[in-house]
Amino acid sequence: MTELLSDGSIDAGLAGLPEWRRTGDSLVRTIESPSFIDAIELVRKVAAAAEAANHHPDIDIRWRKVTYTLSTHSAGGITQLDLDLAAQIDVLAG
Ligand SMILES: C[C@H](O)[C@H](O)[C@H]1CNC2=NC(N)=NC(=O)C2=N1
Repeated sequence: MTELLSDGSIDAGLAGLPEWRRTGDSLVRTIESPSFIDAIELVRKVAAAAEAANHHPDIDIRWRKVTYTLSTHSAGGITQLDLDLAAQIDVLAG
């Protein structure tokens, strides 16, 4: 099973992910796209990446603002899987 990261490891990971913030046991980023359709297209790409990784974000869609919340539910907090998916979402968001 994937291990929970220490606070220090999470902070170190977040240093390379400036768009993300930690809220408790999750990593959170809100991405504003130019339009609702663009936002949904990004969600579609994130969904494909999440399926490939078998690691899935919580996704809150509000018109063209989408909030991605990452946590490893099976571990009860933040693991390397969340940092890796955050980095992938950053690449997809451009
Ligand atoms: C069986 C399968 O590996 C699990 O259900 C996966 C699927 N996606 C998941 N996604 C997230 N974010 N956390 C999990 O613990 C998780 N578990």
